[in-house]
Amino acid sequence: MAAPACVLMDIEGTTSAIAFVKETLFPFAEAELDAFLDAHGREPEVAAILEEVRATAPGEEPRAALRRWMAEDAKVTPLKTLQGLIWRAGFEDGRLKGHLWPDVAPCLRAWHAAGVRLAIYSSGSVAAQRLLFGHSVAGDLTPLLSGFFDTRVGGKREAASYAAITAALGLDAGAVLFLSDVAEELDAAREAGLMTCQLVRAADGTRASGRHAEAADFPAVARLHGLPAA
Ligand SMILES: CSCCC(=O)C(=O)COP(=O)(O)O
Ligand SMILES: [Mg+2]
Repeated sequence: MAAPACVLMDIEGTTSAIAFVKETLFPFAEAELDAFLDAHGREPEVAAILEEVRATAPGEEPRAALRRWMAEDAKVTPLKTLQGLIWRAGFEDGRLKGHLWPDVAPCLRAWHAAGVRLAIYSSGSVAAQRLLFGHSVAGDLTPLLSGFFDTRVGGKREAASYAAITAALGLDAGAVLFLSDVAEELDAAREAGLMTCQLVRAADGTRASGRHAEAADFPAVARLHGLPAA
């Protein structure tokens, strides 16, 4: 198997702890929701998001719909966009720091130095992705990343999303390795022709699906897929 020209990465459960997303990021956005909307609800960017909420949940009061989606961990695009805007202040003033598993940054640096392109595909908005990697526990890693994709390209369990991403990257699907903890996302990526590897991180309690190559961390991904060691 040829080494990938590009590694496309999920965030939650892959580069970063599930607990960081669920116990730090999501509660932060929930706690700040009312204050943020009171302060910014009439600004065009936020007003457009609230319109998208109304269109997605007709007949439901927008704040109620947002709170319901938060409780359901629904990967609904207007919620994810709004969460990114709310997190911005927290990342910029230091209340939030993007968690990365300790094995991640050294591998990203080694792979980037070897000419492998690195990109992110997460349900978190592109703006939120840039914040997490720009204010990460390992420093600003955004210079290593040459592509950011969120649910505006399509759902993570749909093959068409991966086809759109590889087209946007200008690469053959077979040259791209997708890393995720979620088997259904990997199934969709494989259907689109990408190489796949499931991150089965013990600390996240991920269960192996048996349907994809499996790695406990990024050095194991490197060994399996012919990428440079950190
Ligand atoms: C700053 S990224 C936040 C991640 C997030 O909001 C989320 O829903 C997790 O989605 P993923 O696709 O990375 O599993
Ligand atoms: Mg994930």
